[in-house]
Amino acid sequence: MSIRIFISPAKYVQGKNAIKDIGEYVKVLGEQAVVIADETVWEIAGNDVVEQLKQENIKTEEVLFNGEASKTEIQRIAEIAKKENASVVIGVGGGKTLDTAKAVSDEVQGYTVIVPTTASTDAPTSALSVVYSDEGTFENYRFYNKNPDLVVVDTKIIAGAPQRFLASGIADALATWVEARSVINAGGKAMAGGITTIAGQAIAEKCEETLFQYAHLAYESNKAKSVTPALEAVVEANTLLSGLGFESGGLAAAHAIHNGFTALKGEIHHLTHGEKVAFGTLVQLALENHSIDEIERYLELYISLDLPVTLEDIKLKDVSREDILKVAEAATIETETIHEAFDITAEEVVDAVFAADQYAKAYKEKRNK
Ligand SMILES: NC(=O)c1ccc[n+]([C@@H]2O[C@H](COP(=O)([O-])OP(=O)(O)OC[C@H]3O[C@@H](n4cnc5c(N)ncnc54)[C@H](O)[C@@H]3O)[C@@H](O)[C@H]2O)c1
Ligand SMILES: [Zn+2]
Repeated sequence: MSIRIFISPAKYVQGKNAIKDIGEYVKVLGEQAVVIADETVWEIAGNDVVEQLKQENIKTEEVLFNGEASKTEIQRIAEIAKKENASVVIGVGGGKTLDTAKAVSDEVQGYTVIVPTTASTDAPTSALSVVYSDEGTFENYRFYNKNPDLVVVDTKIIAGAPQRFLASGIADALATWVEARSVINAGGKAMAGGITTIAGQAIAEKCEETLFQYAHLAYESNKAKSVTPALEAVVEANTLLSGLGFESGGLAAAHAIHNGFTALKGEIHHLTHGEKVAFGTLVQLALENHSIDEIERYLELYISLDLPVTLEDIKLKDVSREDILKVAEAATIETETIHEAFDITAEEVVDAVFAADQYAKAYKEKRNK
């Protein structure tokens, strides 16, 4: 019999100025923390987090993240954490910083605290990291025996981040239901290791519903740097609903295709995770049997959020079939999530990539008439 599995972080806190209370939440976990953030994020939030921790007499070691969630970076910071005897590892920043913090925490068997400063991915809540080479090519998913112990999302900080990050998180979150639905239909396994629970399914569906209702308003709120109910709803969808929804709901083709794209060199590397996932989602929709209305519903939302929908938009205007075959081969390696929902070859993925591109071009033309 198939086993249903649902996993989640122990505590999720979200709201305007939420980091003001972080010391209180952390002090029940431990007294010695390592805080990891990159240069930009130290200024935006890292120093404030440390100040709050100090007020609760929590000792901190501050670490500058070098930008890639790679084995070398994880090892480097784990050595620091060991030397400091840290029992709490706190990651402050974007997805790569958070993934590194989770890995460091696993190395020292500590408590994991996650402070996302953008709602750009659904990395904050999951019990896994996406590990890359030092050059930024996808290497593997690294799984942990527990999810983060605490996630603190300060929506004032998120509202101050560039809107492109929020749009990227929306794209990552829009993939959640598309992928979970296909895994559920195929009886495949989710990242959590079992088939999808009713809870996992409900959360993934609610994620999608919330985004179609509020994504656009949230994007505009972000441009105005304003925290609004729409922004709060979308931050929760991008972070909590998408996080639980993908991990216990299922990943399928969209993310496998994203991972395949990281194997290509060139300008595509300047795109965010969510932007590549947006295109991957359109490719997955093209692999499935959907009506034109359904596909155009997604295209319209992506375009209204300034997200990429064509190969040209993801900086692959004149890409060759051979290069897309490389992407498709990487997306269909035996361990990839695409096989949880599809019985498929790399050639079929190549066709879907070019078809998705063409659907989007045709829609843009129709829209501009
Ligand atoms: N573990 C998971 O479950 C999971 C899920 C989804 C994505 N991911 C991973 O997450 C990574 C992508 O994360 P990302 O898109 O956040 O990018 P990122 O972590 O590469 O970069 C984020 C950038 O935003 C900047 N930044 C952060 N907060 C800011 C703010 N408030 N204002 C201005 N700048 C700010 C940072 O300095 C950094 O340059 C990928 O490696 C992806 O594989 C992991
Ligand atoms: Zn993702």
